[in-house]
Amino acid sequence: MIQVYKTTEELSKAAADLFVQAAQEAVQANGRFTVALTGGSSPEQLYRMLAQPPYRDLVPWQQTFVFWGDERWVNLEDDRSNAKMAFTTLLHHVPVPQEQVFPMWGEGEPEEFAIDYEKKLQSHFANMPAQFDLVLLGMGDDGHTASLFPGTPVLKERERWVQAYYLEPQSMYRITLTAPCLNQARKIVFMTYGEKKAKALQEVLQGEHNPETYPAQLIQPQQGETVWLVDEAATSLLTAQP
Ligand SMILES: O=C1O[C@H](COP(=O)(O)O)[C@@H](O)[C@H](O)[C@H]1O
Repeated sequence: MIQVYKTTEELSKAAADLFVQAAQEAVQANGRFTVALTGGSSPEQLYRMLAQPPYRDLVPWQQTFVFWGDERWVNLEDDRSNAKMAFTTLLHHVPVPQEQVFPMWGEGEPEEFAIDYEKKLQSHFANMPAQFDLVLLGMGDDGHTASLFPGTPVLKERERWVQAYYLEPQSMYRITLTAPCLNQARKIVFMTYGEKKAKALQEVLQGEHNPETYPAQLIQPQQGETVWLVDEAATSLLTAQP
């Protein structure tokens, strides 16, 4: 499903509505809400909205469990940290219990951390389907999503839920949920806007199936639903306008 908005404010409001709806439905059905946050700049306005009324008061924060879809392996004070952005814009301003928030950062080597993060997820989902209620994702100009970058071996991962690897062009480690893990989600919401995303959006949605080059094509939830929240500029190269 593709929903097109004129402004990023309208797009972020739509994302906030979906966030509230997913949270309330999950808590009603299972007594808790498990979400994977996205990084980058696209969700910043959404996070600021969720931190304020009316949205802040509509989310059942006490029953919310926060994970991340991906992270740059930098400490939590570093401006490149996806978690830092989410804490400063959202998580420091809402009553989510600290022990229910799982940033992708810790002691030791990134590969070991990825194994531990996977164990945390396994224990969180023990005795129930390993399904996020909501996964928020962005998409880079190059078609990457989470830290699934074009041409990287992690794109071929079929077993592991979490992987760490060194991303040579950025000279840093990345940690990411893998496609098989993301694709278990009940709902996946992409937030993608701006002209710079137009080419990748066209390739991902209407191009040939080539996830090695456009990794966002790997996102195909097995049972869940994918919603693309986009603006008009991002849709400018789509041949059939949604
Ligand atoms: O590096 C990353 O980039 C993507 C896209 O970011 P955006 O600034 O274009 O929104 C993001 O989804 C991912 O979480 C992040 O690590």
